[in-house]
Amino acid sequence: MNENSQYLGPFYRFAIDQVGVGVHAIDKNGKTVLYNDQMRKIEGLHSTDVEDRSILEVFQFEKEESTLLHVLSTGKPVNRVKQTYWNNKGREITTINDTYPIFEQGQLIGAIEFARDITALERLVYQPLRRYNEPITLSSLTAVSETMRLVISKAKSAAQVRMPLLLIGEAGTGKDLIAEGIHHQLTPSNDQFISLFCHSSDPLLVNKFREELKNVSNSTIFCERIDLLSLELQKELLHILQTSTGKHNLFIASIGSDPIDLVASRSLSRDLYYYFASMTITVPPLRERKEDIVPFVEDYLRRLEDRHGQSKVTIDSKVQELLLSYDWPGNLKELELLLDETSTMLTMESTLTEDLLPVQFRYKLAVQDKSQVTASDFLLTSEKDLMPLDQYLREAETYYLQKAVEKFEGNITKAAEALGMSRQNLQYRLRKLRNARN
Ligand SMILES: Nc1ncnc2c1ncn2[C@@H]1O[C@H](COP(=O)(O)OP(=O)(O)OP(=O)(O)O)[C@@H](O)[C@H]1O
Repeated sequence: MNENSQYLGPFYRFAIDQVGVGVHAIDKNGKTVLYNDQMRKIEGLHSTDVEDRSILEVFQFEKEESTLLHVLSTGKPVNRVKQTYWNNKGREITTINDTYPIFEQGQLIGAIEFARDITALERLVYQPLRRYNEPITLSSLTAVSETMRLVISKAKSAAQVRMPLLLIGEAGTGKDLIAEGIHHQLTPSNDQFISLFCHSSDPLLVNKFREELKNVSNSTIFCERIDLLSLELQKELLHILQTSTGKHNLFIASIGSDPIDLVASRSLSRDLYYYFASMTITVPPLRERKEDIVPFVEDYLRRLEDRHGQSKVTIDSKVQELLLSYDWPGNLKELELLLDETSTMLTMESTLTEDLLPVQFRYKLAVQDKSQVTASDFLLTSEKDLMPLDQYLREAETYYLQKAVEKFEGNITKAAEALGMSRQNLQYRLRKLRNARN
């Protein structure tokens, strides 16, 4: 380092921690030399976990799995790679990554990756009912199963009672839409529906909300995923809600899993929970109400017909069978994304057939089928059962990891925490084991 760059060092370090993008740089040996605050938030890791360690060691990647190492080996940039993560608070994060080689005097000395968090943007894009400009009423939601009809009927009662309400359910089950449906059900009606998107622990978010609320009355205010705010911000939020009285606002909140577990794991403030707990509605995951799958697809196709003047599309029976056989860990959001992808292929077709389903979905189905290993597969009952140790360990590992993931209902971050490994490591191992089985 020359004198000038030594002098500027602290300025650069400060600037790197203030920028809104995640920054991760490695030297030519693959060791992390830079890992900023934003990257730590995105990855859910501490800088001490990664600094001065090889990324192969931290993430247990194969060389070809890491874009940073790929760029280091080719000396060429890789741009606009989209990735979705679940961080250690169970928060879904989508990033766009750009990775560049770093040269000094013509020599390749390392690589640097920039990750932009585009989660909020992604959510705006994937709001189909909104993009069709339909008002979101309780009757515009797909609710054919008995459990979902019960949810709608409870939502109607909640609209009559007008008390703080808590919506409980996995991501993508439709809590957001139900909150808006309740708003449209109110008589007398409220003037506006406002969403507070709590997917960030930025204090500015709550401060802005406090300011906005001063001028808001007669409104429905939906605090979406309060369990993703830090406990400190949850306390501030509670204070704001408790002091905003006499303005005829209706407060609704949502959380991503059982409130008792969330309170026990210190992800949800007990007092904030009690504020909303006078009325709760649990929205079941799609795998527990599969009767809603085909009607949801039909509703989606009907909107497509109305919007593009497309002729009627029917769903092939094999496709129905496949859709019903899948577990939908991402619930209706995942189904909707599948339909978004499929619809681009549907312009000339009158039947939704298996070959129009995206390859990734067929892959997911195949993986699901192959992963139905049971504990008895590991019992040794006769010498005939003996298999090479490598194969046995691989199968045992697959079984154990899958059980851990199931226990945490598909939440990779929580499963990884319980298994004492990083989320990246668990995701990588699952992928590797799946590939080995195929
Ligand atoms: N019953 C339903 N009828 C029609 N569309 C639905 C229904 N449930 C969910 N969706 C669609 O699924 C997507 C996810 O729904 P939504 O955002 O309301 O889920 P959520 O439970 O609030 O998720 P998160 O916890 O991530 O905020 C939305 O794009 C929505 O249009």
